[in-house]
Amino acid sequence: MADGGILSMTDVTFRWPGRPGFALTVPAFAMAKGDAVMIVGDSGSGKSTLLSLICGTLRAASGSLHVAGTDLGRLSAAERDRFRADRIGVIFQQFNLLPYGSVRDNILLPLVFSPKRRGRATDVDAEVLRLCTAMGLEPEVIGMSAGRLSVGQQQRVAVARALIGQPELVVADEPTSALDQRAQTGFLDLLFEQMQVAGSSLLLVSHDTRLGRRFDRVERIEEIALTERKAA
Ligand SMILES: Nc1ncnc2c1ncn2[C@@H]1O[C@H](COP(=O)(O)OP(=O)(O)OP(=O)(O)O)[C@@H](O)[C@H]1O
Repeated sequence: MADGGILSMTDVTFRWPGRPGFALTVPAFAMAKGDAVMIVGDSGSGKSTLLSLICGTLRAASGSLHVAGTDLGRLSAAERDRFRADRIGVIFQQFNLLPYGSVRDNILLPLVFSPKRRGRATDVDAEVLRLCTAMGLEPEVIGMSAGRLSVGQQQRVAVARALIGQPELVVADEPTSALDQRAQTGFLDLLFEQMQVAGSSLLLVSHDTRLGRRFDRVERIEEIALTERKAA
């Protein structure tokens, strides 16, 4: 990628297989390293689809999509999985924690898939404790099953899991949707602090424009992507 940014998309197109009614085209979208960008837009407007393309869980039909200098279009599905494990921390809308796994095991999961991230966390237990403490979780929860935690606690575990091993990019899909406004503010404070510590860039999707003031940029999905939505 010419400018050394974390993300660059040019003329990217995508269509869900067997769903002729929805198509997404991104003429040009880029993020510099260290940027925190928020994407807002209505339900069904394609925000999660865009994040899945950036994470490499979906493959663009055409165009150029680079993350941290790597052209995802040149990678096989297995190579994209490895790339995501190494370079991207993902915070899912429903957190996707393993309910019977301990908080520790959930946080360490990305390191199992990525020796590169494992190598950055020299003392993994110290790093789990640091991240939990930084995210406002009591040390006692580290050995508990994730399924026994409150929604707010699970959300904090999901952030710790995304940040362990310092991925260059963190992608978050509606991570605050289950919280009330006061809890959202506290959660974002902690998330931003830890983004700084890890030196990661953040791309976060939300419905809630009120969260936008702490981001470098807030973009409406309609300004980034042309979507075609017809009843299929
Ligand atoms: N797995 C899938 N298979 C087929 N179509 C899908 C799939 N996932 C999403 N879509 C369709 O793609 C379009 C965009 O959905 P997407 O989830 O990207 O929107 P969104 O903006 O993230 O919505 P929300 O804010 O409700 O999460 C919708 O028409 C949706 O029905």
